[in-house]
Amino acid sequence: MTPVILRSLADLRTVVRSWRAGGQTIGVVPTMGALHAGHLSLARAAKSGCDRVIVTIFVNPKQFNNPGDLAKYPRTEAADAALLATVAVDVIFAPPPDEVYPPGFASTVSVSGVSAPLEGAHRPGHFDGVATVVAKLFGMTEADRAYFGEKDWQQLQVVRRLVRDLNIPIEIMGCETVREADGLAMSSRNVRLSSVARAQAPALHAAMQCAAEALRGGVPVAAALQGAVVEVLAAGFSAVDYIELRSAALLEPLERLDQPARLLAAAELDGVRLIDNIGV
Ligand SMILES: Nc1ncnc2c1ncn2[C@@H]1O[C@H](COP(=O)(O)OP(=O)(O)OP(=O)(O)O)[C@@H](O)[C@H]1O
Ligand SMILES: CC(C)(CO)[C@@H](O)C(=O)[O-]
Ligand code: BAL
Repeated sequence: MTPVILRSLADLRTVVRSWRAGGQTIGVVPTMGALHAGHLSLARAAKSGCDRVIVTIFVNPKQFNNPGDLAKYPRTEAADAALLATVAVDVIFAPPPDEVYPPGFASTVSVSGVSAPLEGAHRPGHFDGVATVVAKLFGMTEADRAYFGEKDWQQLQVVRRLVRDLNIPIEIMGCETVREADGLAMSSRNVRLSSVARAQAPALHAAMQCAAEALRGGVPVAAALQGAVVEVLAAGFSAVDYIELRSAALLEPLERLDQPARLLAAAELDGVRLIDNIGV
């Protein structure tokens, strides 16, 4: 059955309060729509962990530092609803911008530290926008658990810090990155790649795997990372924003592999910015 689509907070509250009165647990999957198998894996995890599932679809203007990127962000609500029906999601909450940010809206949630490097450095204001909307979505949905993809590893760490710091009573569940058969991390932005660029795109993940192997084999960090940058540029990417080895939770720079680590990358191909990360 197609999930019911709610657009107002008042309607959402009515449904949520009736579920809570019946003692049902609620899972939320925050998304910006243009759904793919990665999002569906989060919805499935939510279905198996909670009595009721809300998927939110909201292209949050506050997290886009680049207006062109916001304008070009794919919007496919009818197809999204059909996909979510296959997972038996209960409600899609797809509010208009005014419902989330009514006139006079004046608050910003800012998580320092873990928000600063990597995506934070390359997309100024991005994580303030994410933290603000995520805090609002948690308050609006009153969910017990929220499901986020590891594909956005830094975002997952920012959200974990946010709920700890603000005592938000919600459990954050991280779900593994879903990949295409050739290794490319699924992402809504992949549809903007030309067919030539789509064929080049898996080189990012391949270079990261090579670098991870090299690191595990004792190659010095700087050499392994530089090798990955060279491979990615040789594959046709126009720029590498970063390929870095960081501590897994705090995302501090690592000069040696002496603790749980994450290799994180962002690079531009065919005017599309791709990100990825793997454990090392
Ligand atoms: N390939 C994936 N595997 C697992 N989770 C994913 C994947 N892609 C996105 N997600 C998760 O889905 C949630 C919503 O993400 P979002 O709507 O931004 O999709 P996206 O595909 O990441 O789009 P974008 O092009 O903005 O990167 C986030 O928690 C994100 O980490
Ligand atoms: C978590 C999120 C839905 C907040 O807008 C977004 O950053 C995303 O899609 O990952
Ligand atoms: N998936 C992260 C949301 C963004 O790129 O804005």
